Amino acid sequence: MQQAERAIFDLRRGQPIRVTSDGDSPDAVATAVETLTPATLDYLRTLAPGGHPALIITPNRARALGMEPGNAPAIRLPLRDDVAVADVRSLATVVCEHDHHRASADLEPADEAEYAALHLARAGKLLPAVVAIPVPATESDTVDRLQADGTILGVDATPALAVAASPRLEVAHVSDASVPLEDADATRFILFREANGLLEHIAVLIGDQAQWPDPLPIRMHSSCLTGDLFGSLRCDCGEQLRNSVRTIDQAGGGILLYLAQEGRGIGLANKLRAYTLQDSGMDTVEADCSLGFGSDERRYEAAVEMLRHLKVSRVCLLTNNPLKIEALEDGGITVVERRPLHGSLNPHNVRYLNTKAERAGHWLDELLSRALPGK
Ligand SMILES: Nc1nc2c(ncn2[C@@H]2O[C@H](COP(=O)(O)OP(=O)(O)OP(=O)(O)O)[C@@H](O)[C@H]2O)c(=O)[nH]1
Ligand SMILES: [Zn+2]
Repeated sequence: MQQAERAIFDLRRGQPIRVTSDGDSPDAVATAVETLTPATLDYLRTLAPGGHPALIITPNRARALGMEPGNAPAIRLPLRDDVAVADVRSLATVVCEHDHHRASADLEPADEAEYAALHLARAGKLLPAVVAIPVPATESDTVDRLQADGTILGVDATPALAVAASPRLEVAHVSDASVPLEDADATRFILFREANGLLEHIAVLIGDQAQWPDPLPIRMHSSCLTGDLFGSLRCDCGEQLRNSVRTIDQAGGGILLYLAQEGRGIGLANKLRAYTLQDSGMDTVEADCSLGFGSDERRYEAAVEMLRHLKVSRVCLLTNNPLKIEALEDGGITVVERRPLHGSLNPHNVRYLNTKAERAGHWLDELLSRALPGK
């Protein structure tokens, strides 16, 4: 498991990794497209004289490139010899007809090792795209060279896939302090850290615990740097955050879980990329899928763990998102009641909120009907 977590760091810092496969399929040396450099691309080419590095992408990204991926969980596109780093990066990000010519027309299902490398990049909040070169066990010269090169971390495909699909989400209480807020002055912040050391989440305990109501008002809020901190008008997050603190305080106390899942789990770098795609006409779901992600990559196991740690089992959840209720119920927390939570509409966020209602099933009809004719 630890090797896979280290492999995520290596991909983030632009270092190739070697993924070994259990089955008959070849191993792969892979590097993340986001951190790809000309030198790394050349290095991969030296590992496969006469062979071609391939771009490994998700089915959603293949669709965005106008290809039909079938049922394969990951796609390989062999890259031409003259392909440059900028071309590879645009194949992984922009939607542009001429890019198709940069990849061979032969789209193939990726091997297990390539698929695992792709998912490690995604788990590291990088663009879900890697460049990989297959290294069959019969290529003993290359295998020896890789083993002699102490800088390339080896990781087995099976644990890599397990870590990427289900990171170690158990959390530990690290530190806490009283932090009086404008909207709730009896407030305590507790910091939890995930076991793999990657993410930190905050539980904000509001009010006097001895007097807490049952069921307990809870807000699970996914971080949104642009909205929460800077008051971005593109979404409703900042107002929801402040409204939730006020509402919980007025209800006699409860907990705000501030979860490190920026951009619905795709990370801030990718959220900014998605915003740029939205500026060219896509809605929020289309933009995320076009970058190769799913429509919502968030997970709530860490939130469930934090509530268990705080001995909370019956909640009144402040949300418009049905998936959050499902996630808590799946984790054994009873959602006795749900309360809606709204920010205000403005010309910049109305389409975003409408997409949340229409494509992700958020309960926003009442809010939208005040603004949109025919709703
Ligand atoms: N990928 C992406 N993420 C966005 C966009 N706009 C906002 N977000 C993220 O969406 C998330 C919204 O989080 P929440 O407010 O907790 O959740 P929600 O799904 O809107 O549900 P509610 O509980 O009803 O507020 C945050 O992680 C934001 O960073 C966008 O256009 N693209
Ligand atoms: Zn936001």
